[in-house]
Amino acid sequence: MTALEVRDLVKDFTIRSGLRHSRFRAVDNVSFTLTPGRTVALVGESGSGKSTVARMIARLEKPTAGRITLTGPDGGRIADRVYRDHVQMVFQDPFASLNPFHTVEHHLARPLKLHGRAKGGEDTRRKVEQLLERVNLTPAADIARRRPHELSGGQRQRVAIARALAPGARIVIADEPVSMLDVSIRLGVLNLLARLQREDDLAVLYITHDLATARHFSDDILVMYRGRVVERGPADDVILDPRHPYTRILAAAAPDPDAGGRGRLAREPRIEPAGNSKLPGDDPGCTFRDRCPSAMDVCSRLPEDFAVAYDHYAKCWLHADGERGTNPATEGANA
Ligand SMILES: Nc1ncnc2c1ncn2[C@@H]1O[C@H](COP(=O)(O)OP(=O)(O)OP(=O)(O)O)[C@@H](O)[C@H]1O
Repeated sequence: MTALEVRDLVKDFTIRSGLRHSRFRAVDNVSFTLTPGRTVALVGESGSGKSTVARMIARLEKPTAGRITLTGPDGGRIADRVYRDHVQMVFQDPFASLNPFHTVEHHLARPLKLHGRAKGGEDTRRKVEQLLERVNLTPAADIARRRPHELSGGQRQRVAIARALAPGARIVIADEPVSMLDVSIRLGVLNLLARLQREDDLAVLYITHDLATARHFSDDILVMYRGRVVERGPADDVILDPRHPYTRILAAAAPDPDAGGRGRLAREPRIEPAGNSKLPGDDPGCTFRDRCPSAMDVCSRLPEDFAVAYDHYAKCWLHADGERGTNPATEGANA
């Protein structure tokens, strides 16, 4: 099976303010594994580092430290030159991710040819139409001739999803794939992603602010705060029985979708790097302690991932009495 392992990933950015330079740690020792047929959701407020993780996996940013390893069905490492055949990204903004000058056909034919999945004009045209049909864009021949501005936002995002599938990707990184779409069509696009995942046995990383869809569409949830994963576990457990004080605040702030709310995380103000008196990478303790209602003296030291239930971990001293240190993500097995 094709799997992607992220291990101890770190990303530092340099911030320039006049003549002063400082370093800011946006991602701090993040580890998880993506496996076929499973969705891992990465949730957290704005600025917690989710997109930076996605961009490193998509090779749009270089990690400062840590490693991202793609392994094939035989368990062997997949070579760098074919990495993009296997790992594709769906971006938040379908308007920006498609070139307004090119037709839909061009957007899909290019990756098909580039990755050797179509040969000759007729074969390419047929495969473009097949891809469009898979994402419910019909009549495919008509859609293929259009340019992005002739499509709705939802249709554009479906083209972006088809483009991610064109190289035969096994791993899909979906960074807030529906947050810019009209609320009425979001569920349709997420259901489409879920169907394609089942049909192709894809491994999906779903990045979102939306706890309700994270729970519904994911098997596991990782909660990020200031660059660190502070809680991880099966989706239902993390949402229904959050154990890290930060996750508890998030879950309490998210309206209950069953009560008619939208189940969306409060978008808190972005944490500006220059404003941090202690940067996550420099902070030897828990970075949530200045906001934590349960902060204790021991929080000035960094907690490890304490087991709070089966396969469920919280990076919080409140759970130090629990079973220790068998976090599969940090022990090398599946997250
Ligand atoms: N190229 C960059 N240079 C400097 N700082 C950056 C850069 N890219 C991201 N950051 C900072 O890194 C932190 C993490 O950003 P990131 O976009 O990964 O967060 P996020 O959780 O995805 O937020 P959002 O949900 O708003 O997209 C933020 O403080 C951001 O300002």
